[in-house]
Amino acid sequence: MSASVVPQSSRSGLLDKKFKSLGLEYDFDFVLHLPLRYEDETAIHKISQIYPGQSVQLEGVVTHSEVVFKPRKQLLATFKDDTGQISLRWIHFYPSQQKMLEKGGLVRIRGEVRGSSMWGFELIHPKMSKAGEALPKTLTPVYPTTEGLAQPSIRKAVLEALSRTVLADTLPEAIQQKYLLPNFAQSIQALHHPAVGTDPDELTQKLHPAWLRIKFDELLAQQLALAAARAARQQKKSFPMQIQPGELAAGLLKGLEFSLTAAQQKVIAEINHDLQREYPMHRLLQGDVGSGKTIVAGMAAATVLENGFQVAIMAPTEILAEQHFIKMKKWFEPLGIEVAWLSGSLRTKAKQEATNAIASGQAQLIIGTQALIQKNINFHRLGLMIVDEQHRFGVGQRLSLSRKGEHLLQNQYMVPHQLNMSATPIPRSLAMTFLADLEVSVIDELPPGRTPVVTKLFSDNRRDELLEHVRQEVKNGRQVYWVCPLVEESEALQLQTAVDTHARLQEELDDVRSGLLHGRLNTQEKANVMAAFVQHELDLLVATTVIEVGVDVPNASLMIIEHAERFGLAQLHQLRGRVGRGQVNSVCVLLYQQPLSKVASQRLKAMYETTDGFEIARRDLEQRGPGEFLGVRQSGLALLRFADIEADYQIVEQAREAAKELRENYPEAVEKHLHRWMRGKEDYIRT
Ligand SMILES: Nc1ncnc2c1ncn2[C@@H]1O[C@H](COP(=O)(O)OP(=O)(O)OP(=O)(O)O)[C@@H](O)[C@H]1O
Repeated sequence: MSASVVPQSSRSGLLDKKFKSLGLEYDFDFVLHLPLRYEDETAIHKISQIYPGQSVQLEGVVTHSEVVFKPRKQLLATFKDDTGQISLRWIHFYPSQQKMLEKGGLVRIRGEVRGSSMWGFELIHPKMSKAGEALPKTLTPVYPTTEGLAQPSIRKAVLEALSRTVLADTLPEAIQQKYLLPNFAQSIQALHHPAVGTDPDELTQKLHPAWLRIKFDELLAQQLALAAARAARQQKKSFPMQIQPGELAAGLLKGLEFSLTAAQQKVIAEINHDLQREYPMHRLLQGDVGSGKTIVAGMAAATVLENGFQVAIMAPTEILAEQHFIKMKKWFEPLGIEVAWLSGSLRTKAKQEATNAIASGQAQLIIGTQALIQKNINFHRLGLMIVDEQHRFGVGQRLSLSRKGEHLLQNQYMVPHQLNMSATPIPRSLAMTFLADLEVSVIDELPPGRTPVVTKLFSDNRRDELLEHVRQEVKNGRQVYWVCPLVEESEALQLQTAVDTHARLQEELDDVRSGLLHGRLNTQEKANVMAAFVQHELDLLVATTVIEVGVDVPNASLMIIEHAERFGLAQLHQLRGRVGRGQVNSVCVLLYQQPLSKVASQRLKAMYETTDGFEIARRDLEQRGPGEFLGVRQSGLALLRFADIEADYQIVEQAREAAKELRENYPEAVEKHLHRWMRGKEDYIRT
């Protein structure tokens, strides 16, 4: 074992616990625990030159000190050097401090200057030591910490770790030179203990060349780990599919009332290309709301079905899964394919029947919720798994998904192909970093004839005006969604709000046929309401966010979102995407309540300004950061600590290029680098 993987045992248990809560366990964790900012204790300032807000270190004589009791108990002192005088004040103090402040005492003090030159400067709760001690030669680091863990303890632990760790460079000279990278050990030292004269702003804003090296190394490790995951996947075996003769796909196309867009054809070709290979496809299909991903999934399914394999489609909610089921059934049953449904809420008998049909191979195309990946479900011959909105599934589910359908064929484990679909467009910076192990297809064109949804912002005192709009729309034979406010604190309250909203709207719009859809209805009730809306037996659908994804009713032309300020950007975009799916002009009204927080008003502004999912995703990423965005927080996928994928875009590009070079020419360097940066985290990389 190298020194960097030996846990430290010399510290007290309590201290170790505190360190652990900061993620600090091994020496190398401490080495990479980099300062937030620095204090300059290398020089002594002169009182005549200080200014408010400055962190200063002064040396001089105490001229007066006393404890006063009004307006409250405090210790006051005056202190001077050979250029001026300043006041000192403590509200909490110890006898030892009082003692140091005896008149005539020579002291060194450090703190932030308050007050003004007119009324006199003051230091509140300054730190104090004896005058004349040697000054440090480097800036003093201030580390991220946690309650009860003082800076000196962290500084000491970091210093000890640094002294025990050999910071050998993982990167070959040639790579360091090509990308003009400073040496790793020097960069680490420069960040922990920057030399006098280093610009502290350059350090804290992470612009110093030493930061460049750390960020580069971090991004490189991410690229290498994802490339390794991709390579490992390519070692696995899957079933190569024949694309020809493609009769099923042709039959499917023939039955459609539209023809495919060029973008849809392009991604179908990309998928077909993958399906023909002997290793499993792992492709992410992304397209903005309403871009027509479902038929692309259908075409992929057709190919695999024609090859005699089963296809499963899994969605995170029953409503979404059911929508897929209805569509797939309509498309595939006339072509002689057995389409089956599986969800947790099926009655025991129906579930058993579905389970048997899946195991025997009688069910060919199976659509369902996470029930599909439960232990007792055994596929006969699963060739393709299509996962909708994959980021909504938890880690455990994703893991069992990747194991599902693996089976032995000629002494070798075969892994089904996988197609993930996402209606959240993924900004390029994210695709290049966190998702670099996936192949990505983008439907970058909407079906023809769509007019962009017009978004209107209404303060909620204009509700009456809005009701008139609803009546008008319904009179014109159109349908309307009314999304109830999100109540995050309590599901019960959320439910109540939905029921109340519906009751109130029923009263206000008594000539409008309305229905209510929320998560607490049982499957059958949900399906009934949804079917009634699809068949235009209802004009108005009052709903919670259960309709967020997948609901496709092209005749709906007005969407109202109450308390829009409570929703996230991606969520608003998805909800808005439920209208504007046909030829009719559509409107989305965002009802909001004053006062708006800054973030909320930014979100509403973004919604007003653009309907482009990529632009919205970019702004969402800016607001929420990659962890929230990808839903990877729960998965533990090592998030970047130092690099910012948007701001450090150039470093990302370089790290990608360097990763390729390293993998081709310097395999030992790859190993060393991954060991240093990803120790123990490799498992988090998706399989
Ligand atoms: N090429 C096309 N031409 C015309 N209409 C199309 C085309 N492709 C799909 N559609 C229609 O567009 C609507 C949206 O398609 P689909 O439901 O597949 O979107 P989606 O990408 O899954 O969107 P979301 O993620 O918002 O649910 C559907 O009514 C579908 O029938």
